[in-house]
Amino acid sequence: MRTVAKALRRVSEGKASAQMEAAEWKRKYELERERNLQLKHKESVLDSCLSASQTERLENVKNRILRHQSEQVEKCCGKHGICSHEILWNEDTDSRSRFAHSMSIGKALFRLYWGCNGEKNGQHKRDIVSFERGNITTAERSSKQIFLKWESRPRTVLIFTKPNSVSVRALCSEMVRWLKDHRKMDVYVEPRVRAELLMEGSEFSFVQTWEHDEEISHLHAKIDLVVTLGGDGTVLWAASMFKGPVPPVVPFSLGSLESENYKEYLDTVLKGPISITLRHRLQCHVIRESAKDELDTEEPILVLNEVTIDRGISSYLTYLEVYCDNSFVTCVQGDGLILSTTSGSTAYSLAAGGSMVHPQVPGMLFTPICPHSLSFRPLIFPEYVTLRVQVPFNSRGHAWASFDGKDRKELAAGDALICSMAPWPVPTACLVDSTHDFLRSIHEGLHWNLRKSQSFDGPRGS
Ligand SMILES: NC(=O)c1ccc[n+]([C@@H]2O[C@H](COP(=O)([O-])OP(=O)(O)OC[C@H]3O[C@@H](n4cnc5c(N)ncnc54)[C@H](O)[C@@H]3O)[C@@H](O)[C@H]2O)c1
Ligand SMILES: Nc1ncnc2c1ncn2[C@@H]1O[C@H](COP(=O)(O)OP(=O)(O)OP(=O)(O)O)[C@@H](O)[C@H]1O
Repeated sequence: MRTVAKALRRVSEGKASAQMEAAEWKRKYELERERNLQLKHKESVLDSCLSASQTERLENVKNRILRHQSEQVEKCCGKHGICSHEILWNEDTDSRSRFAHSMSIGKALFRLYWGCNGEKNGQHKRDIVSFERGNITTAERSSKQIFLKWESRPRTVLIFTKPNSVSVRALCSEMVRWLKDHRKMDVYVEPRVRAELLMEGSEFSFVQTWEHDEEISHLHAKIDLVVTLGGDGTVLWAASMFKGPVPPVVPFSLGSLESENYKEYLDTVLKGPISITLRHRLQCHVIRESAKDELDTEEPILVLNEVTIDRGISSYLTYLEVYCDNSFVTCVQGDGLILSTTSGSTAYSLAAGGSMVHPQVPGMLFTPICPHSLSFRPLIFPEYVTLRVQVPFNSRGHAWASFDGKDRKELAAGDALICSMAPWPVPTACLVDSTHDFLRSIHEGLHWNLRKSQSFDGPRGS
């Protein structure tokens, strides 16, 4: 966008160099158009491998998912909720004056749109772009630091703990007691943890839990705050408990400064306002070829890190076709493919050669695993696209999908996995702010760019 703005500004100033630049852009556009036409042709050839009814069914399911998502977004975020996607006002509110303005500066009018899931119309309309005299300026940016301010006192906390860890167990019982006695909070834990606490003493009988799995789906309605005691895996576990909206999550990793000073840190969080990172999740649907109609689709699965489609125990190459919205992306021939969130960019995707991306950047990483091709580089798609990974009928073997490293599902020939951005992100409390925490995690967790400093003595540049 900035490049286009720059080019437009230069044209209006009548610079010859801009004319050359415009000619270059035009040439690139023609090339791109030619390439798209070729891809379309390839896509239609590939599409002919699918029966017309199957393609139609996949499209129906995709549309149903998108419809459901926008309904849910409205329900969960309200009109001006933080998860709402902001879009530019779509209606021509003052077309005459804009037309007059365009005549006076001799430029063609155009508008830019932000839409929910790529749609041009949406509920949440807000001007975030203005167009004045050929300059494009954004009034707001989507990736600002977000703060959480409590409107009323948080009263209910749910604690998740990593299993089989003595130090986690000790910290958990201490924290539970402190939250109850000193902060008068209602404390929930998982049934396993409650049983462990009761083994320590009956004074923990105030701790609440749930008996049936169905109750988990109502947790978000009564929990104000989630605390995790463990590593990244415990945060993934906690997030997986919430199939819809997620309360703010405060992660504690054992041995860290914040876990040693947990009282001060929790007090800061309970008082607010605090910086949070809004971690996007992906919503994955497995569509079976054998499903008789679109109602047979399986429950969607939400992932905080990634969904992986790989060869499982098969020794054959995976063969997958990938589509982005209605465009053919590529065929994956290799060990598999990772569709990752930006939060997950420092996990499996990183190990497969994907880039590390700040978790507040909205996007979907597309990272092949050991592709048998010299030119297959990872990609990052914008947040609003829907990706479809299809096991073609001529694939030699089945593929396996796994979600945040768990819950493997077999994908047979003809099955597909549809993946889009989920409307319910995971808000995690920051120690300082999103950027500071991200940099700290890659420095301390991954030792990013750690290198011995070069000694001062030795050859010098002139
Ligand atoms: N080759 C690999 O690097 C590889 C292979 C399989 C799975 N994984 C990752 O493991 C995750 C599951 O984690 P788990 O704890 O349940 O399994 P686990 O106990 O096997 O731990 C995997 C490791 O990945 C780290 N990790 C997880 N999410 C991370 C993130 N967002 N950023 C940085 N590091 C992260 C964890 O801290 C842990 O050290 C999967 O979502 C996947 O990303 C990585
Ligand atoms: N409450 C829970 N119930 C069941 N399994 C859990 C729970 N919390 C975490 N796990 C699982 O335990 C494993 C280890 O968790 P976690 O990553 O938090 O531990 P860790 O050893 O501290 O990891 P790290 O490498 O990040 O330091 C993960 O596979 C995770 O899914």
